Amino acid sequence: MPPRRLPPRPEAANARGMTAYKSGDPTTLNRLYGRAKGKPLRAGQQDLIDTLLPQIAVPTEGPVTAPLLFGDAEGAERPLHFEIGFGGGEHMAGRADMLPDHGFIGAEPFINGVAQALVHVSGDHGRSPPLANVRIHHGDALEVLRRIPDGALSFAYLLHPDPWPKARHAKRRMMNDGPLDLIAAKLKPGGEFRFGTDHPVYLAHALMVMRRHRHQFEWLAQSAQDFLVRPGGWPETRYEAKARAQGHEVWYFRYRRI
Ligand SMILES: C[S@@+](CC[C@H](N)C(=O)[O-])C[C@H]1O[C@@H](n2cnc3c(N)ncnc32)[C@H](O)[C@@H]1O
Repeated sequence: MPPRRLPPRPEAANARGMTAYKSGDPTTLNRLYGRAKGKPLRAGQQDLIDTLLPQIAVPTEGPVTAPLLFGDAEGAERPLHFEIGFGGGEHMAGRADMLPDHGFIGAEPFINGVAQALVHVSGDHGRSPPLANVRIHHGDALEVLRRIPDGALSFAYLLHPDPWPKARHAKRRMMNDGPLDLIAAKLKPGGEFRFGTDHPVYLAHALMVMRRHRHQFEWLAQSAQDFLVRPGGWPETRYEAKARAQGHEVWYFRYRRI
């Protein structure tokens, strides 16, 4: 019997087409990639997951608005911030501490990161007051982002997203057309999207993607210093610190929603 020929996988067909581009992005994938858990949680962290997380978790369904999350009166104008993949939550907690009248929503599927963020939210073991303006989703950021009303966000953050450096994994990168269209829809005009990376492959990819979204985002850089030096009001993340310790360059991008 002759060997059965299988139709080429779209990936293989693209590889033959001499381009790294493949259609699809995280909004089209029906699963999350990356680690969901790491080392066993310490007792104190598990305690925060059991007691604090249920109090500040984003509801699992329905619209995600400032009145529903923070109990604000309808019409109150609390600026909302959304962080995709907050890791250990250093940036989210730092920003929330700087801006106590603003509301912060962070999403992270890695339970150990959620536990670390809860330590910051609870006041870092009594070193500072607890943060009342943070809400957390343990899971996919895009699932929550879709439930935020259009034009409701003042800031969106994507800091050191998983690089997925191989071209065949490019569709797993958060910096892609689907997530960007979603971020653009949720930001109000004049709202800000901040992106940071230390990964050269991701940098080139991100610049290419952002060029396709010039109708939605204006790059706020005036000079090289603006993307080479961490801007004020941008707390360092764990990945950023790790990257710098390894001698990597880090690039910072601020885009204004048009
Ligand atoms: C390289 S880490 C960076 C973490 C943090 N932003 C920092 O700079 O330290 C990327 C993070 O994105 C998270 N992530 C991946 N896919 C995600 C998704 N769909 N929604 C939310 N977070 C996601 C991962 O779990 C991981 O913690």
